[in-house]
This record gives sequence, C-alpha cells and structure tokens, in this order.
Amino acid sequence: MHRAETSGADVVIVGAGSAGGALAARLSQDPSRSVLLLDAGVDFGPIGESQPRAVADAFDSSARATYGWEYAGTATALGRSVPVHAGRIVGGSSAINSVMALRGHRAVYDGWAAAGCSGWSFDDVLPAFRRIEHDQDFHDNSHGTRGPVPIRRYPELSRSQQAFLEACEATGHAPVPDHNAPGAVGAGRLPVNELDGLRKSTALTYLAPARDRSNLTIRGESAVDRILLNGGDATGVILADGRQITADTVVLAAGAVGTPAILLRSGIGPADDLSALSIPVEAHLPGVGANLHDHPLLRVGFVARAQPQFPPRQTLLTTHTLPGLTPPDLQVFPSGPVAGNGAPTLALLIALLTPASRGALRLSGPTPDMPLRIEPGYLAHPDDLPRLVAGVRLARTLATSAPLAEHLVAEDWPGAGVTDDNGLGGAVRANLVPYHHYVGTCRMGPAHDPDAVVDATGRVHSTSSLWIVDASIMPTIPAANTNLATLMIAEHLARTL
Ligand SMILES: Cc1cc2nc3c(=O)[nH]c(=O)nc-3n(C[C@H](O)[C@H](O)[C@H](O)COP(=O)(O)OP(=O)(O)OC[C@H]3O[C@@H](n4cnc5c(N)ncnc54)[C@H](O)[C@@H]3O)c2cc1C
Repeated sequence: MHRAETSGADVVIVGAGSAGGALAARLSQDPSRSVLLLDAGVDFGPIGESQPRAVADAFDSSARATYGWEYAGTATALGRSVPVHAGRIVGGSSAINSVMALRGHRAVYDGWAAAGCSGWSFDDVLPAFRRIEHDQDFHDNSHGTRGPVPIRRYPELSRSQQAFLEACEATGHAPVPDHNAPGAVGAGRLPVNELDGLRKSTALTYLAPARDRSNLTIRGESAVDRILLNGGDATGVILADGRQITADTVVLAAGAVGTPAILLRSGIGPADDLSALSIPVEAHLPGVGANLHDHPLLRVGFVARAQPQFPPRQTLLTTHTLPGLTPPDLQVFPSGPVAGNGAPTLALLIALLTPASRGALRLSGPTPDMPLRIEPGYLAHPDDLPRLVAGVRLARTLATSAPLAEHLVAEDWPGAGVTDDNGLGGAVRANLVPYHHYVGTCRMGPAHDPDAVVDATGRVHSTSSLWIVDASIMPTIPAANTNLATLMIAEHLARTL
C-alpha cells in the first residue's frame, strides 16, 4: 500500500501534450499558484537539440511509433483494425505531429455555442487563437504576433505545389491568401508551425521558457491510473505504480483517448459498463468515451514526371461537396516526396472535415495495463462514404487540369479504370486511414444534456475540483487539423481555471 504524497501543488495536470503543456505554462505565470505537470512519456527537456532527431525533425514521421501509445482500433464498418496514434512524450501529440497549423472555419465554433456551450463562438475564442501564435506573415486584428508558437507559410513553393494551386484556381476554387482568416474557404499556402526544420511542439514553445519557474514541476514517466475521489470531490491522482499524489484541483489533459480512459477507471462514466467491469460507480456520465470521431483520410496516388521537391506539404484546398455548406467538408492537399518510394510520386490527400460517423472508447478491464477498446467509427454513417467518393473525383479533376496535369504521368491509386460509385466506394473502404485527430470523448455541453461530460468551463458534471482541458471536450471536430483548436481550448480555459 502506497502512502499519499502531498504534492504541495494547487493544481495537478495529467498529460503534458498540446493542451496540458500550454495550460501548465499559462497557469504558472501566476507566481502565487503552484502547478505539477505529469506525463506518462519521457521528458527530453526544453530545446530542439535535446530532443531525439525523430521528434525534433518536423518532417520525420517515425516518432509516432517510437514515442507513441501503440493503441489499435477496430473500424467495424471497414471490417479491419486501424492504428490509433497519440504522443506518449512531454509535448504529447504536438511532438510527433505533421505541423499543419489550421484553426478551422468559424462555423464550427459558432455551432458549439449554438449547442449550449456558451462563450465558445468563434468571436469568443478568437482572442485565445491569437494568444497561441506568433504569425510571421499576417499582423492584423485576427492574428497574434506575440504568442509562443511560430506560424508561417512557405514563401517559395515547389513547382508541383504551385501547379496544384493554379489547377485549383483554373477549376473555380477561390484563392485564399490566408487559411487562418475567419471563414476562409479555397486554395492557398498551408500554415505550418515549423521553423528551421524543427517541429514546434508545446515542449519547445510553451514549456521551454516556463521550466525555470519555481512554481512549475514537470514529471515525465508518471503514468496515471485514476483519480482520487472523495465523494464527487477530486483530491488527487493515483499513479499506475500505486503512488498517490494529492492536490486541490485536478485537470485531465491526457487527450481524447487517455482522458476518458482515466475517468472510466475512476468510476466516472456509463454506470452499466462500469458495473460490468466491477468498477464502483462514482458518477453516471454516459457520454464518457462516446462521440469519438476523427477525420477519415485517403491518398489518391499519382506517378509524377519528377520527384516532388521538399518540404512535402506546402499548399491546401478546402471546399464543399454541396454548394452552400458551411463549414467546408473536404480538405485536399498534395504531399510528396513519399519516404522510401524510389519512383517519383505525388499524392493528393483527401480528408472529410465534417464526418457524421461516431465511434466510442471503452475499457476491457479496470486496470491501466488492460487494452482499450477503441472503435473510431469511420464510415459508420451513410453520409460519409459518398462525400469521400466525391473527394476522389475532385482529386482526379485537379490532377487532369493544367498546369498540374503536366507534372503527372498516371494515377496509381485507385487507378483510372475505377470510375463507378461501387468501385470507388470499395476502394475508399479498403484504403481509408486515420488522420489521428481524435476528439469528442468527453464532450462539452450543459448539465441538462445527458451526454455532456463537462460544462463550458471544462468542469466535469456531477463532480467538484475536477476539470478536463484537451481535445476530448470538443463537441464536434473542427473542419481542420486539431492541434491549434486544442491549444485554443487550453488558452481559453486558462483564463477561468
Ligand atoms: C501522428 C499525428 C499527426 C498529427 N498531425 C497534425 C497536424 O499536422 N496538425 C494538427 O493540427 N494536428 C495534428 N495532429 C493532431 C493533434 O496533434 C492533436 O489533436 C493534439 O495534439 C491533441 O492534443 P491533446 O492535448 O488533446 O492530447 P495530446 O497532445 O496527445 O496529449 C496527451 C498527453 O497525455 C499523456 N497521457 C495520456 N494518458 C496518460 C496517463 N494515463 N497518465 C499520464 N499521462 C498520460 C500523453 O502521454 C500525452 O503526452 C496529429 C496527431 C497525430 C497523432
């Protein structure tokens, strides 16, 4: 039996990823407040040189295996298992991700507010988006210039990326000077949080300058099993090795997979599921683990005339499968060169930005060593497949339009012979992959909403002293990659916590 360690911290934050790292840095700006930041993964310190090469290098994707959680999911509608990547390292998924830095369309956040999350409309959260960034290209009222995360667009595009933008324009898509301008839809340069080849994770941006503060302690290799609860009051956490750490306030920032798993092991979740695993029920919250979603991703591959030039991702198109839809529901971007592939290849990647499908996360047993049951839900809803098929057709239209067509020799996937809805649908099912933008498993909403897990301040319903600040609280997925939206959540809630 382990004795309780009194942390002396006012706040213990579980998870030093995108949200947890940003939140710890913001809360510890107040010298009267002490913060303990725990993470299951390794802490490689504050500077790029101290990180392993795969983590520091913004274009190396191997860190997702080396410094990841190695979860697997079962995508029932696809009839197969899929990898579920998430960072297990101080910096979290921001330390292994692909540095695409997009806010998403304003309609998503306005939708959150309309669904009862008061204070989360786009105009409400714009100041939090601005506090994140040091935008190197735009210095107007909708951008930040003093935040910790550098954001830029490549000034010089490679020939095939430039040709992609011109093909978009030639086929009627509006040019977009800035994808992070409120309401932007169309084709333009991709904003990235990469500088000098470094992946600008929260470890290198938010946490690096905060580490010397005497009121902030960062502890890696400290996996949390569950929350210490006294009635509905959170009084600390219990680590996987049995140690107990007490604190006045507990904030879960373990991500859309880690956070619901901790809640469920703590007895907070759907009562029937918990009882079936002999976990005593502390609070019946059916929404814990439900509403899991991600953007499904597809790669339409082309043999190119010449090897595309580095960096691999430079431009982006957002668009609608039906006129007038807001937010946009498709993202298309060229990507290449592809590592390890000898032949010149350019892929057009397609993501469905507003999936209707939902999955769920459940425990297989009460302890942290037991695997999670993750069903990401891809194509569970009938609306999603036809929109991805439309995405493949759009990629073909772009690839056969001048001047992009001059850079490509032939389509190598799914192959120009596959043209009807059935053939394309089958190809999509067989080749769809996760984008790893998991959200929604502890979704925000008012107390009268039976599936809401936290209120608009991030407080877990039916509890006190327990908060969630990470991608799990998003009610719906932003129509964009999710790192900036997750940082926004941390910036927004840091003001009220
Ligand atoms: C491979 C990959 C590529 C991506 N590419 C992009 C991109 O290009 N652009 C973009 O915008 N988004 C991208 N994303 C998504 C984005 O990075 C995430 O949405 C975002 O980082 C989520 O932040 P978070 O704070 O919710 O969780 P995370 O950043 O994952 O942080 C959770 C932290 O909690 C820790 N943790 C979990 N469980 C426990 C536990 N029991 N005890 C202690 N610690 C625990 C983890 O180790 C981790 O450090 C990508 C994600 C992945 C995985």
